[in-house]
Amino acid sequence: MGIVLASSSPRRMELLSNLKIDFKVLKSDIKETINKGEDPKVVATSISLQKALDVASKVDKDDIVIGADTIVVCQNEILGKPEDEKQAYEMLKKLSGKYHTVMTGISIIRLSDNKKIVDCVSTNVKMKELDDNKINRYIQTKEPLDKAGAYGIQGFGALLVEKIEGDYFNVVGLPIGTLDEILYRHFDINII
Ligand SMILES: Cc1cn([C@H]2C[C@H](O)[C@@H](COP(=O)(O)OP(=O)(O)OP(=O)(O)O)O2)c(=O)[nH]c1=O
Repeated sequence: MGIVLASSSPRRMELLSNLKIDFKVLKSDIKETINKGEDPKVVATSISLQKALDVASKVDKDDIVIGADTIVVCQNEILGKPEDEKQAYEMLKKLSGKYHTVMTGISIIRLSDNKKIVDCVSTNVKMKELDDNKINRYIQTKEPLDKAGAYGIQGFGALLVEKIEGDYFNVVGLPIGTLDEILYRHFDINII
């Protein structure tokens, strides 16, 4: 039995590596589409499940596959990863001075008995007021482009955040506390 992380996100790999778990990485090739008006929780969980299912079709029959998807929700609008600097600017302008919710859907599939557990973790984040100068300087760091909501709390993005309520690691892309609980409760795996 091996653990497979269905992700190309360097942050997710780093968070799992910190726990000294033995795991392989295989990225999924699914196309992430977010339609207007969809329930954010359904979006995050279903994309995480699609990623896990896609990778599950390519690995050993006794592996456990973990998929995750992170989105930002601000005033009922779902923000994924910005496509360019203009979109990054618009997202950061929208987040400025407000609370938003970072949601990570997480799906775990055990192939031997086809057991699937799907969950979603939310963290509330309050952004500082960001003026155009700060937003543009932040975009020049290139940090926003591969991240939901156009910021990374683990980098320079930390300087944009006023406070957070909930799991920090969930914002970075993998709620490791919840993952540990699921692995223990549903798959009899102890990380520590
Ligand atoms: C809000 C926030 C998001 N992010 C990242 C986490 C995710 O990698 C990314 C959201 O995109 P995702 O689509 O969840 O993940 P990904 O495309 O990076 O990787 P994969 O689909 O292969 O698993 O945003 C941060 O790193 N820091 C933050 O503070």
